[in-house]
Amino acid sequence: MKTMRQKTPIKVLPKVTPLASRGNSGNNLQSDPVHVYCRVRPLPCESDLSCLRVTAHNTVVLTPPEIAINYKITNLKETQYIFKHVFEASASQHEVYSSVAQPLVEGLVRGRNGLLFTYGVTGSGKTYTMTGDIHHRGIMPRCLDALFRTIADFQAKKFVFKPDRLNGFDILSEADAMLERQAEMHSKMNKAKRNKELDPEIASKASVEPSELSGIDEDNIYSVFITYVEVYNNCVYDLLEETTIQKTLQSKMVREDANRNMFVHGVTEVEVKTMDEALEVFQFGQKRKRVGHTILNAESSRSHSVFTIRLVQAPVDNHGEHAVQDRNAVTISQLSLVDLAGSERTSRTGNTGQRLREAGNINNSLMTLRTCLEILRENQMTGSSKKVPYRDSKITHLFKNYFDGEGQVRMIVCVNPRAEDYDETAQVMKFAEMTQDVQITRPTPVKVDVGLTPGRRKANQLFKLAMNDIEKRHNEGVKVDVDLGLVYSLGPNFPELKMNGPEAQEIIRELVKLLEMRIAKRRSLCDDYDARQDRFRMNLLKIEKENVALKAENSSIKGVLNQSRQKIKAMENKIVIYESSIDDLNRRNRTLEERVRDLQTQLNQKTQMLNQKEIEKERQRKKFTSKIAVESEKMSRELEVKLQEQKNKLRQEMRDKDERLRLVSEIIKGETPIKKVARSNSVDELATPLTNHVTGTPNGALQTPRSRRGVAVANPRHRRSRSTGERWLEHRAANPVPLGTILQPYYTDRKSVTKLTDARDVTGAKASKYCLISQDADTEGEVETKIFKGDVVPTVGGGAQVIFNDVECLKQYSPTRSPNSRKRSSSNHVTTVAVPVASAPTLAEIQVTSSKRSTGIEGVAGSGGKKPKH
Ligand SMILES: Nc1ncnc2c1ncn2[C@@H]1O[C@H](COP(=O)(O)OP(=O)(O)OP(=O)(O)O)[C@@H](O)[C@H]1O
Repeated sequence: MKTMRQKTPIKVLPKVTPLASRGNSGNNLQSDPVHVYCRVRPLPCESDLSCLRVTAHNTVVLTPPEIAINYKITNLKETQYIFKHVFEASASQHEVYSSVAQPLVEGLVRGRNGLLFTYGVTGSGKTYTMTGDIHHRGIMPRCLDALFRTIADFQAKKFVFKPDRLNGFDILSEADAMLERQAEMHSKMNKAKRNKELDPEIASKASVEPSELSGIDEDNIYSVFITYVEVYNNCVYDLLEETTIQKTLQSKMVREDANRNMFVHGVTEVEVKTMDEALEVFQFGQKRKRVGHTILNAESSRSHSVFTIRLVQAPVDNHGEHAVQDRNAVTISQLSLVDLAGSERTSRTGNTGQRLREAGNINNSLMTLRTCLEILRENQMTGSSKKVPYRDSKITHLFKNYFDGEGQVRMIVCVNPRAEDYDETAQVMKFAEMTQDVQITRPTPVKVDVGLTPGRRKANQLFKLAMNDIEKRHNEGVKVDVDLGLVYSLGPNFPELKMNGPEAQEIIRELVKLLEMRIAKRRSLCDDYDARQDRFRMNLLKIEKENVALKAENSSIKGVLNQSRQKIKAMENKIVIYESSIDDLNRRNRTLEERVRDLQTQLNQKTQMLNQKEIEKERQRKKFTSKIAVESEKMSRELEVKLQEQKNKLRQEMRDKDERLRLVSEIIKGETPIKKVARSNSVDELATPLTNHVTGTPNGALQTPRSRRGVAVANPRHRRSRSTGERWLEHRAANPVPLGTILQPYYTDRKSVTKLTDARDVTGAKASKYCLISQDADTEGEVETKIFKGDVVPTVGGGAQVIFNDVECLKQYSPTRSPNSRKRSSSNHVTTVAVPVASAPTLAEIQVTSSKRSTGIEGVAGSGGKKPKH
């Protein structure tokens, strides 16, 4: 995975120099790389996401956003680009101008060519940087302002220079210039028309911060000419051509002049004397420019515009007043300011039709520029001589002389940091980075030396001033005694000499006098000259000494400088290392942060789930608690009612029995015969309710359980075992009260336990039936044996539960015994009563688990389960 590029690799140039490859014989010429600057514009909206950050004064880092194509295709993380300088969003127009363009204008004044172009995605601020707006003026107006401020005092009078059609200039004499001036009157008419179309604000807002340039030659005469062309759909249009706007402009040809410089043939060159004039001309051309509307930029440039400032300079003559009338003495330099159209991905702009074709053309020309620079670089680096396809596009054709000839080339890459622009911005950055490797020959200063004394113009001006002053004072009647010092002149001219007359002697005498005066003058001049020479020599010696001292100082300063440079280099290396480790740490930090975020999310989800479960559990618990409360309330009410019924019934029975017993005792005592008769019946009567209770027969006859033959007796509570292998778990007291009963339980396969201490007693015995045998004394003191019967049902948790579904009750008593003297007898009548479970006595220790008519003991295997309690 490619992560972070540490530094733009420094390309090692091979021995073959670019100059050699171009066939230049002067191998002492030096070259410089194209200076590439990066300008980051502010985000269009505060809410926009940024994909770029400036990490140092010359470094930007591009981070692919998730929407970027690159993000999906590769795992590319961040890319670092290093430029000559990076201007942050807060950088002012002045900063950009003074770092990038001012050196080019200084070069222009010194006679060097320069090219500055802005390159970038549409809407990235190219036009803003190059032209600016009224309040934030861009590079072009600032260049003009600086130029005019610098050459203000040295400008030529109108029409001293006249552009020819071959990219050169003619120098006009004063007389010719006069004729030209007359012709100008005519063209002014057109110009006035042109000015009407201009924005009146332009001139008034024209001034910028004063800045004068160095490098001006005061013995030169200067003149500024402007051309403004547009390259649109691979055609070159002259924006300053004098046509009506409706009339279509004709495409111009790009040609090469005698000095191998490219130029637009027949282009209109307008001489401008002031900054305001220059801006007016620019505005005029600007109105004709094809500015189309696209989605991405409301005022998008649909063409490349080339604004060229040509500076023509010629030396002044010996009198320091007029230009030397020699074409060869003229120096021409030019600065081209190029605002390239924005590169754009058509899918994103949503352009169709004409706009789409335009975009295709724009992209083609930019691609050609790219290809040219790539091949140029390859040629320079490898020494190959591949043909650079400058001619494939008009814009590269126009630039040819900069890249292939001599000049200073600078590029400003404009960047919009918006995440949406990432893919295009990455392409632009790559191209810009590659451009930095292209070498351009350093221009040799073109200085035409005409062998005239330096400073003559100033001397002339001073002399004129002095003469004017003297004349003025003389006119005012002031006696002016001017001491002009020693004038290096041998005196007035020789007088007219005619030696053929009688005055010849007189003339000879005068001549001798004059000659003697001249000899004396010559002697004094020679003395003065010698004295001056000595003084000059002394001064020269002094200067030489100073020079030697300065040289020594200079070399020591250079040594210090070298040391400082080395230190700076070492520091820079360290900075690079630190930066890379910081990036590394940042990356790791981000990864860890992501992990923490993931874990936090998981934790939150789990906590949420737990909370939900807790709530659910609480809900269930409440539901069951209320259900249990309702059920137990209901059951206790039912039990109470039944108990009450039972008690009432028993009381009634007791009362009946007492009554019968009273009757029996009266019969025994022989009180009445009726009562005797009644005696036999009374025994029956006495027995009847009991028998009825036992057998349920309605006839009231005293019957033993064996006489049930006549009546179909069925026990509804008896259920046949579902399997023959029914196994009982008998749970009984350790020492049961012996009963001596005849009726015996008939379960054969059983296991008896006296205590249920572990759930395994239920689950491990493999019993399917369970019975709990309890013995108690009833209200009459008789032993009552109750067998609570139930099914053992295995539970889901691996335990078992007992569902009680039957109670058997065994009671023994004698029917003839008075209730008060009843004794338990094993031979007495035995009755088995089936009692519905609901009426069975409550077992406090039995956990009620089932509904309605079932009572259960729940046993769960394992330590976590509930143990049945008994
Ligand atoms: N550095 C900046 N500061 C403030 N505003 C800027 C800056 N750069 C650009 N802008 C604004 O962004 C908008 C688009 O800029 P501009 O027209 O210069 O883009 P462009 O690159 O020339 O586009 P195109 O290639 O489509 O012509 C303009 O409104 C401009 O004022």
